[in-house]
Amino acid sequence: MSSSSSALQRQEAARSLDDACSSVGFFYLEGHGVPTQEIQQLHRLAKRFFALPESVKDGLESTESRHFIEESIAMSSQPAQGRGYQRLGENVTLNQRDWQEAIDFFAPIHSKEVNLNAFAAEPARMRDEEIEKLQQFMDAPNVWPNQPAEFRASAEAYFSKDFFDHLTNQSFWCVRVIGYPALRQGAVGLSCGEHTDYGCWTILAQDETPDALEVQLSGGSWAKVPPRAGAFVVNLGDMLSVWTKGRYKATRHRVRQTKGDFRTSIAFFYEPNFDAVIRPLDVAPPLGKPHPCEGSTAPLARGLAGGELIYGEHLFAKVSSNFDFGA
Ligand SMILES: O=C(O)CCC(=O)C(=O)O
Ligand SMILES: [Fe+2]
Repeated sequence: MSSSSSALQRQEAARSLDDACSSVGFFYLEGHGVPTQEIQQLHRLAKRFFALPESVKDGLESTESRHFIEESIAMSSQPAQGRGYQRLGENVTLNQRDWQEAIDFFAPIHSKEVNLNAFAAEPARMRDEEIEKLQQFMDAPNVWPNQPAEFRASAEAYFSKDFFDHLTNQSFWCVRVIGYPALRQGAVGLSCGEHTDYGCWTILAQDETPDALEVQLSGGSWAKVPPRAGAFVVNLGDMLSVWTKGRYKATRHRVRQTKGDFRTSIAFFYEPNFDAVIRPLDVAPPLGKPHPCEGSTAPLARGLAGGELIYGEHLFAKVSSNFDFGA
């Protein structure tokens, strides 16, 4: 597709996109205009960052964040902020530690800019203390590595203004730069446990490590999503599934890194606004049968059952479960 594509070509492209979204919920995106060298440069810098000593990487966490993580592990409490460096094994999916480390950046939107009152609206959704935690989660600043020195400039050029901003309005996007050492033999848990993504869609840059990312097919079996040079992998999130009454699939996926030395991936999670009220679109045809995905959070279950939710509630519930051993 280009600006000179014919109406027929556009229709064809729209049809195949619709097909991908309603069958697997995953597709490759090529010809996107992001220079391959910039993607590769960020993978290189991420590998250099993750190779730094633990003590240097830990410097990227605020004390508050470390305290919070310790507290959540001990008490399964809620995240006060989800930004900054996350150590190997600290992320949890389905009660298992994920064998990955990461740095998370969220959209720099202040809680004053969103309608927090909506979170307390009738029927009562959240208590004042919960809303206060939500506010802290939103307002915490991003933290950037000092080493490698070019990291911040390179990452900002990659994921902010130049490439995606015009698509996002007040999107509460998140970028997660992830490092995966190979899984040890007999390890319990995966590199990233089975999950669906949270929001609209995810634009993922894999490095060249083979056979790591897997997507679940409708029969329950798992298919590899091989890296393709210069292409992004796009997969849909829970909110797109709610909007379309399940016609578009937020597909379960997972990572098992067994073939490479150290894999990096860079995920851009394009999400609705923090205070966006999400409800099935009137134009979406009725599904006529139970929704295929399980609602992994109470707000999501409400949306999938045809009700409404606020994106921030769902995000917060899912992020909380990423520190939860179900204790
Ligand atoms: O690293 C990958 O290939 C995927 C990671 C992922 O699914 C996630 O962080 O949500
Ligand atoms: Fe994911």
